[in-house]
Amino acid sequence: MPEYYPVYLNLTGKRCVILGGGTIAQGKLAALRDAGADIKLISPQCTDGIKRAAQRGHITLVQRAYRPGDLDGAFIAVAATNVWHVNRQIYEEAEARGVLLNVVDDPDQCTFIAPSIVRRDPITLAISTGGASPALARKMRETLSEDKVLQWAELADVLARARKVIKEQRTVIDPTRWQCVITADLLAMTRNGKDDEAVERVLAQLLDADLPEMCPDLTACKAGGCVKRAAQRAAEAVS
Ligand SMILES: C[C@@]1(CC(=O)O)C2=NC(=C\c3[nH]c(c(CCC(=O)O)c3CC(=O)O)Cc3[nH]c(c(CC(=O)O)c3CCC(=O)O)/C=C3\N/C(=C\2)[C@@H](CCC(=O)O)[C@]3(C)CC(=O)O)/[C@H]1CCC(=O)O
Ligand SMILES: NC(=O)c1ccc[n+]([C@@H]2O[C@H](COP(=O)([O-])OP(=O)(O)OC[C@H]3O[C@@H](n4cnc5c(N)ncnc54)[C@H](O)[C@@H]3O)[C@@H](O)[C@H]2O)c1
Repeated sequence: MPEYYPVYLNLTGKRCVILGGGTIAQGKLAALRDAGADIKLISPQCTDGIKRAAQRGHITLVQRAYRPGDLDGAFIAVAATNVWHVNRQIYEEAEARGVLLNVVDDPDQCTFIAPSIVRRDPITLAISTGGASPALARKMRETLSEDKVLQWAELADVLARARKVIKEQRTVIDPTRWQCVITADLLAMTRNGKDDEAVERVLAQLLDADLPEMCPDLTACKAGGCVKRAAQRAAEAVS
């Protein structure tokens, strides 16, 4: 099994060609559409869901079999036909053109494989078993979708706002300091609708190490021995 390199691709407006129109193609299409890809789907037959997407103008549908040359202009492609030798031809064209390709039933012919996805905007968790067991990837998605860890996503907006100010000021913050400010108390503030106050608090704590709740020196933290953060984690684990 290869050692995969996980990435988040920006597919906005990028040409994506899907070959095949069954339920598997429909699933891949949904994820690629969510990512804003410009989708062309080529298949003699297709599901009602795919036909509806075409009628609504969400994708370009070409109702015929794959022909060499169909990957012309593609940034990314999915081979989801149920015919092995057709998927093989698509693989060869993708290799020749340098197009990123997912062959749904053949990991060896994939330049990328699709992960199981948990979304709590703007956070995306992508889970892969490296192809060992897609069923296990789904199990972990279903488990993680209900996990408390996702609550931290509610802090993304506050932290992004504080980060913007820091970036504009061109101030350098020790990366470890960010970990000191992301606390359950801060989360409670945003939950109570006090986002502005939360941003102010983050900025104060990042910029002023003399505050009583802040460690004046991060050396111990870097060594992995910050007592305050260990206590915080323990409190979060029971809450
Ligand atoms: C994550 C997910 C995303 C998505 O599809 O977009 C995905 N498969 C999902 C589900 C799923 N797929 C299959 C089952 C039946 C149970 C089982 O086999 O385990 C289930 C479970 C179910 O449906 O509940 C059958 C299957 N899958 C592959 C093969 C071929 C082979 O392994 O050789 C076969 C046999 C086909 C046959 O019967 O011939 C191959 C791949 N499937 C992958 C992704 C890539 C590796 C991901 C990884 O583990 O890292 C990879 C390598 C390529 C790719 O397709 O990208 C999606 C989760 C949806 C969710 O989250 O609910
Ligand atoms: N990766 C996965 O998660 C996963 C899971 C289950 C199945 N699979 C595999 O994925 C493949 C597709 O599954 P499905 O359930 O969608 O199959 P399906 O039989 O419902 O659909 C196959 C589609 O391919 C189209 N097709 C056939 N020849 C074509 C050609 N020459 N050019 C373009 N399109 C062509 C058909 O018209 C049809 O729309 C199967 O081989 C299956 O074993 C993969």
